[in-house]
Formats: sequence, structure tokens, C-alpha cells
Amino acid sequence: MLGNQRERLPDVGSLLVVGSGKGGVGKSTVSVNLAVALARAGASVGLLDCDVYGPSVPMMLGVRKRAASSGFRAMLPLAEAKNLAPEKKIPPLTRYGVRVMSAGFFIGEEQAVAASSDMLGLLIRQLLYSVDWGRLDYVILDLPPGNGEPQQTLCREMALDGAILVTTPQDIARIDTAKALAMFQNADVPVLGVVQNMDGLLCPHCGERIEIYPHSKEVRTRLDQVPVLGSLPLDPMAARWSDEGVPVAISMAETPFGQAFCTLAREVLARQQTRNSSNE
Ligand SMILES: Nc1ncnc2c1ncn2[C@@H]1O[C@H](COP(=O)(O)OP(=O)(O)OP(=O)(O)O)[C@@H](O)[C@H]1O
Repeated sequence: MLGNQRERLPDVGSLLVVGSGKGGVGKSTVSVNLAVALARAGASVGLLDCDVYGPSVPMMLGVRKRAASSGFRAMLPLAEAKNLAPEKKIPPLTRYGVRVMSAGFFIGEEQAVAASSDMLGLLIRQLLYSVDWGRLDYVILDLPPGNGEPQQTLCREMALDGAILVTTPQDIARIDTAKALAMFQNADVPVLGVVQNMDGLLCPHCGERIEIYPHSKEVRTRLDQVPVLGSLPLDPMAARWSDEGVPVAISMAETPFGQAFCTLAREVLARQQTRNSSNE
């Protein structure tokens, strides 16, 4: 099925996904900070955390839900149809200028979700339609690791306007990222580029750069052809701010680490504008 036959979210300019085949490489860090940086650059932005089993966005944005709840039973009745009446839609939370929704707003942070994995695609698609996003330039989907669900359903049914891949320099991460790349390319989703995260550690004492993860020397032809949108070092302060619930695009805005997200946002805006004008 071609991209233009897939469904578009009403009133949303571009639907972007941030993904990687590999877990823990920084997808949520990139999603949250890209969303905040785009908002700071003047765009109207929504962010949907698509990780049902381990949502990280609530903590990264300082909206943690510690108490357990009735979980998805509380959410599913709301998410029964695509054409939900406006008054039935779920209002997103607004944090740092970004409209945010996460399964983590409905379930306690230590609560296990019993949804079977083949339900995840439907669940996320329903959530996407059930949120009262309003009119937005961008909605960013922070994907869970892997190439299963909800990725398959989203690639099949939604018109995704761009994918941003996140990897570390190691080959073990690049192998999985190459798989995610193949998944998006096979589904005709335009891949905007790759962010190389945890690319060296800057010593907080002397500033020396230490390579934590070895740079892969393997040729991965498809992945090597994808533009590099940015490179981020491992920075202990970034992890600390993230746990504090303040995105580094705000808390470290003046540092090279924070600035990297302004550059990433500018790259994404430019690439998306080029794509939009070539599609007109
Ligand atoms: N460049 C970095 N420097 C320091 N810490 C980082 C960096 N990037 C990510 N982290 C930290 O690493 C952890 C994992 O990052 P994150 O949750 O963004 O990865 P993920 O790919 O979304 O993980 P998952 O696969 O679980 O969804 C987080 O604690 C985050 O704060």
C-alpha cells in the first residue's frame, strides 16, 4: 500500500517517528528533546509515547504516575473509534510547550501491563486518534525497540511523514538499527536520518573524550547511506536532568549537548520542508 493511501491524522501537518531496533539507545531522549527543541523553534508539537510496556516519557517530562490504576481498562472505552466526538477525546498534558500523551499517564510506573503484544498496534493507533491534539505542525511518535508492534500497524495504516533513527556507534546497535531502517524503507516511510547517541564520553573533569562504545568498522551499506542528523556524547548530566524530568533542550540549552537538539530540530524542519515542497 502506498503512503498516500494510508490514514492521516486530521489537523496534523507531519507525523514523525523516532525509532531503532535496539533498546536503551536514546529514542525517548531524542524524541522528548527534539519535540521541545521544535516547540522552541516556533513549531506546534505533540509527542506520543508508544512504549506501553516501559514508557519513559512521563519521567523525562516530570509527570510521573506512581500509584497503580485499573490500567488500560480506564483507557480503552475512550479509544473505541477514530471519529470520537471532541468531548470524548483525551486532553493531552502540555509540558515545555509540547502536547504529550503516554500510556504511562494511565498506569502506575511500577505496574505491569498485561496487553498482549499483538494488541499494541491497535492500542497505539486508537490512542493516537483518541487524543485531542488540536491543530499541530508535528506529532512525534516515540517508538519502543524492535520491529514488531506497534511499528507494523503504524507503518501499514498511518501515513508516516518521516522516520528518525537512533543508534549508538557500536555494531551491535547498528545491526538492529539497520533492521529498523529496512522496515521503514520497505514500508515507503521516508527516513530523514540517523542520530548517533552515546558517541564518546566527555570527561567532566578534564574534558577528554573517551570512547565508551567502540565505533563499528563493519560496512552496513543501507545504514551508511542515511544522512547523520547529529551526534551526541554520553553526558552524565544529561542522564541526571532526564531523571529530574527536565529535558536537556531546556536544562542544558546553552551547552553543546543542549545545542545539538537545536541543530537536530533545524535539520528536521529543513528536511521536512524540502519533502513537503517536493510533494506539492
Ligand atoms: N547521550 C546521553 N548521555 C547520558 N545519558 C543518556 C544519553 N542518552 C540517553 N541517556 C540515558 O540513557 C537511558 C536510556 O535512554 P532512553 O530511555 O532515551 O533510551 P530508549 O532507546 O528510549 O530506551 P527504550 O528502548 O527502553 O525505550 C536514560 O536513562 C537516558 O537518560
